[in-house]
Amino acid sequence: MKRVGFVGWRGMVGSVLMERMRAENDFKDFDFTFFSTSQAGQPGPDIGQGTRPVENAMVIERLATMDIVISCQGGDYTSAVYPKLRQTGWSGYWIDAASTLRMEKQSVIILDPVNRPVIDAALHQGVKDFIGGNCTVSLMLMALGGLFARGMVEWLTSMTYQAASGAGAQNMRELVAQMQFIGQKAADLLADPAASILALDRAVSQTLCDSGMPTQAFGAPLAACLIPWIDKPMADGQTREEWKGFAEANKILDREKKPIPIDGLCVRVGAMRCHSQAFTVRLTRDVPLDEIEAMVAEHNEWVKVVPNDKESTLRELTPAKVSGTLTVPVGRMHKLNIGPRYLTAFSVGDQLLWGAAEPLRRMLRILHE
Ligand SMILES: NC(=O)C1=CN([C@@H]2O[C@H](COP(=O)(O)OP(=O)(O)OC[C@H]3O[C@@H](n4cnc5c(N)ncnc54)[C@H](OP(=O)(O)O)[C@@H]3O)[C@@H](O)[C@H]2O)C=CC1
Ligand SMILES: N[C@@H](CC(=O)OP(=O)(O)O)C(=O)O
Repeated sequence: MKRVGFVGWRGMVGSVLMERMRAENDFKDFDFTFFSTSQAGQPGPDIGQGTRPVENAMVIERLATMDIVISCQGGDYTSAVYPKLRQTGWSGYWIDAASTLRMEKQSVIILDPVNRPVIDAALHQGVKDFIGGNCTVSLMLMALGGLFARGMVEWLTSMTYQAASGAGAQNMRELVAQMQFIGQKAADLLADPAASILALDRAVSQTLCDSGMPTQAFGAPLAACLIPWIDKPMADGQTREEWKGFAEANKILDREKKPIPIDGLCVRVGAMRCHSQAFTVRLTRDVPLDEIEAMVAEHNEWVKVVPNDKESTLRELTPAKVSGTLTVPVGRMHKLNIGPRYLTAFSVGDQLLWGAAEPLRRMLRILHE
C-alpha cells in the first residue's frame, strides 16, 4: 500500500477533500498519515483504520518517508517545505491545492476529465508534481471542455461571479455577519408593511457605509454589494485571478505553444461557495446551436446543459441548486446578435469541489490504478 502524508486536512479545502474521500471510500486503498503545523501529537481523524497521532508537518524527514504527499495547507507551506523535501532527494508524488507550483515547468495542473492524456504522458515521463488548478479556471474547463476539445474556441472572455469561499473561511463568516448586520439594522422597517421602500433602501445603503459593518476580511461590504477585484494587481490592468484564466487554462489544455486568448473580469459576489461565470465565445466556425449544446453536454459526466428558458434557469442554474454537488450546469446558451460566431453561456460550479478538492482526490486514484 502506498504511504500518503496528508497535510491541510483540517482546513476548508482539506475538510471538503476528507468528506469526498470518505464518500468514495478512498481511504481503504492507501496507508495515511495525517500531518499538521499546530496539532502534532493530537489524535488524528478516524478514517476507519483506527486513529493515529497527528504528526508535525514541518518535520521533513518524516514527510520524506511518504510515497505521496497531498497538501491543502496553502502556498506559504508549499514554499517553505517543498524545496527542502526535494533537496533531501525525495522522489515521491507531491499533490497540492496551492498555486505556488502550478506554472513551474516540472509540474502538471490536474483536471483529469479535461486533461487526462496530459497527466498520463507526464506520469510516463516521470513527472512527480501534480497541482490543482485555480477554481475559476477548472470550472470554466469543466463547463466548456467540449468546445475546447472540438477546436471550437477562437477566443473567450469569462466574466465571473465568485463566491466568498474562494477567499477563505473567515471571509465566508464575514459575509454572513454582514448579512446579519444589514438584517438587524433594517428589521423594524422590514417588519412594517407600511414603511416606504425608499426608507428601507436608505437604511440598507447607510448600513453598508456604517462603521459597525464587519469588513475586516474583505475590506469592503460584499452583502447587498459586490467587489470587482480579486487577488493582486498584475501588469496591463489585470488582477492575478484574471491572469490565471489565460495562463492556467492553456497549460491544462497543453496549448502553451499555441495559446487560446482568454481574458475577462473577476468579481466577488455574495454567494457562499459557488463560482458562476458568463462567457462570450468567438467560435472558430458557425455551427448551429443544437450541435454546440451537444458538444458541451457530451464532454464529461458532470456537465449539464440547461435549456435557455426561465423555469429551467431558475431551477437548475443557481448556486442554491449547485452548492455541495459536482454538477456543472451550463445554460443561457445562445448566439449573440453580434454575429453567428459569437456564443454566450452561463455556468455555475462548486468551487470547493471541482474548484479545489475533487481534482486532488482523483489524482490520488490515478496513482492507485
Ligand atoms: N479556499 C479556496 O477556495 C481554495 C484554496 N486553495 C488552496 O488551498 C489552501 C488552503 O485553503 P483553505 O482550506 O481555505 O485554508 P484554511 O485556512 O481553511 O486551512 C489551512 C490550515 O489552517 C490551519 N488551521 C488553523 N486554525 C484552524 C481551524 N480552526 N480549523 C481548521 N484549520 C485551521 C490548518 O492547518 P494546521 O492543521 O497545520 O493547523 C489548516 O490546514 C489555500 O491557501 C490555497 O492555496 C485552492 C483552491 C481553492
Ligand atoms: N482565488 C480564488 C481561490 C483560490 O484559492 O485560488 P487559487 O487556488 O488560484 O489561489 C478565489 O478567490 O475565488
